[in-house]
Amino acid sequence: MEKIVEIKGLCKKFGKTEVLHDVSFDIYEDEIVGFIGPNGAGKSTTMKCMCNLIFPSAGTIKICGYDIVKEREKALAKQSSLIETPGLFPNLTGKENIEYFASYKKIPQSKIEEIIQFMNLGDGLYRRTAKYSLGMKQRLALGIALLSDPKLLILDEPTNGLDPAGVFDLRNQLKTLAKEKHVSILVSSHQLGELEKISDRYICINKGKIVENPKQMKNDSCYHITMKKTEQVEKLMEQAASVYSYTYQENGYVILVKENHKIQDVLHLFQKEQIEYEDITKKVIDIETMYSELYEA
Ligand SMILES: Nc1ncnc2c1ncn2[C@@H]1O[C@H](COP(=O)(O)OP(=O)(O)OP(=O)(O)O)[C@@H](O)[C@H]1O
Repeated sequence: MEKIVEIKGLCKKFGKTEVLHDVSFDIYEDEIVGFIGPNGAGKSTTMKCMCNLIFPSAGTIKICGYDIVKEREKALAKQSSLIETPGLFPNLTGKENIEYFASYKKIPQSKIEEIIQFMNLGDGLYRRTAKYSLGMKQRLALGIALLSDPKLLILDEPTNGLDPAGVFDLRNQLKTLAKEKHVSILVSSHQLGELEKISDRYICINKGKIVENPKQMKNDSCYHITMKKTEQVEKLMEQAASVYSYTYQENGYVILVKENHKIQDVLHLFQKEQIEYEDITKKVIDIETMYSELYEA
């Protein structure tokens, strides 16, 4: 899978205060990644560094292989963002706003038509944006962000202030973008339930540091295997390279594997050692439990 974002050793100081310490993570093609952390954890600062709105104090950020500092233009051409309140012209209609930004970026008419369809603003397209609801503004801003066909979309708390219908719309749009248009998305939000619905995976940050936790992995890396608790099995798990952690609950082992699909390695080990199990099921990781464990909320 193509690496869309590669961040290594990112540090950011404001004056003498370092607010990001050695942040490193990757984002791959087609992924929706939820960016989680309490207030002041460093989410917006990381995102602003990724958009070159502020400069890293140390470390590197690559977007589609281009360094955001050394190859700024090329890196920025691959991404779009909604970081703060959408900057729209209130006296222009939605369509005029889109056309303005499109002419500025020399976007072909066919792309404009495609984006208008995607935004689905209905008659609102011909109304001044001063009259728009927040949800409509958000849709238009998303459309504008998509004009340049980005490979990466960075969204800082995009559901803030949206009513439930606006949240559903945005959710569907983001899923379509990732799965059909192959846009990778990094999205921060305090609405954990919503993040859980759209994210393939989470990156967690606290006090400017990435919190290493196996539950940041994709949802399909956690399994429950119904079987007897034995020393032999536990010894095997200790030695198995694919196993991150295991616990015994509800008549079986809850196993976290290091990469997706690596559970096969564990099952092969069982087969080799002639260890029997009754059943295996995938466990969905509950984001609220994960958050409480990570941040002791
Ligand atoms: N321009 C700035 N000057 C000084 N300190 C700043 C600046 N911007 C952010 N900070 C500090 O950096 C830290 C991280 O802030 P940041 O906004 O990145 O957190 P966040 O995770 O996005 O929080 P929230 O969820 O509240 O939006 C905080 O301690 C904040 O006070």
